[in-house]
Amino acid sequence: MAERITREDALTREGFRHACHIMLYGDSSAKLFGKIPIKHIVLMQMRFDGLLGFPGGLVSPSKETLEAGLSRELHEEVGVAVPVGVDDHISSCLSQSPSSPRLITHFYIKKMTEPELKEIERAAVTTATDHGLEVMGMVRVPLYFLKNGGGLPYFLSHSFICNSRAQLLSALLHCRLLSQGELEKAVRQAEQMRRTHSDDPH
Ligand SMILES: O=c1[nH]cnc2c1ncn2[C@@H]1O[C@H](COP(=O)(O)OP(=O)(O)O)[C@@H](O)[C@H]1O
Repeated sequence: MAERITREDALTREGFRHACHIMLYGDSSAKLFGKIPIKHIVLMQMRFDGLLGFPGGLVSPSKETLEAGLSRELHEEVGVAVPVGVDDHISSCLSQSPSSPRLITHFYIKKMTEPELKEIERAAVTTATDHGLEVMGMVRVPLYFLKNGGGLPYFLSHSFICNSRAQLLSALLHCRLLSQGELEKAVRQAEQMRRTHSDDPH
């Protein structure tokens, strides 16, 4: 578990790098197969390294505010301006990831309308400078449960960068997109799948 600190504390720490990432989400009226309500759109991305993560990147607080840096990174990755403010800040954590030492991860959440999110998805493949390079594509997180672990449990059994999986789980709870019980079920089923797949011959 990454250690949580305040945004103010984070900005006084010396010798740390700062990464800012954001979950863009909104409500949806769409139905999968015409019957299963999608309910919410939650955007993540497939990164260049094959890991899932949120849009965003490294920011230098000595040169720009965290939010201005995040907006700049977002513009490169999703191709449109998405204004981010201090009010969108949710958490700051000292990363415990061995591959990212001395890193503070700042996390933001922003609610948007379905047409705004669809516009971001379109721009991410048309105008975004990072498309096909640092970012292989935006993906929606399936929040429903299908037979045999389909939907959210399968999604959670993929590999995620740094603490982005924990960021996703806490954001789904924070925004009340899923209940604590549904999240625990998804995590449990994802864990079972990982164990099953690790037995598969390669
Ligand atoms: O979605 C995320 N949540 C939390 N940390 C992340 C996420 N994506 C990347 N990171 C971490 O943030 C740092 C910067 O990564 P990223 O590749 O996004 O930025 P960059 O394009 O500025 O290098 C890396 O150390 C990475 O481990």
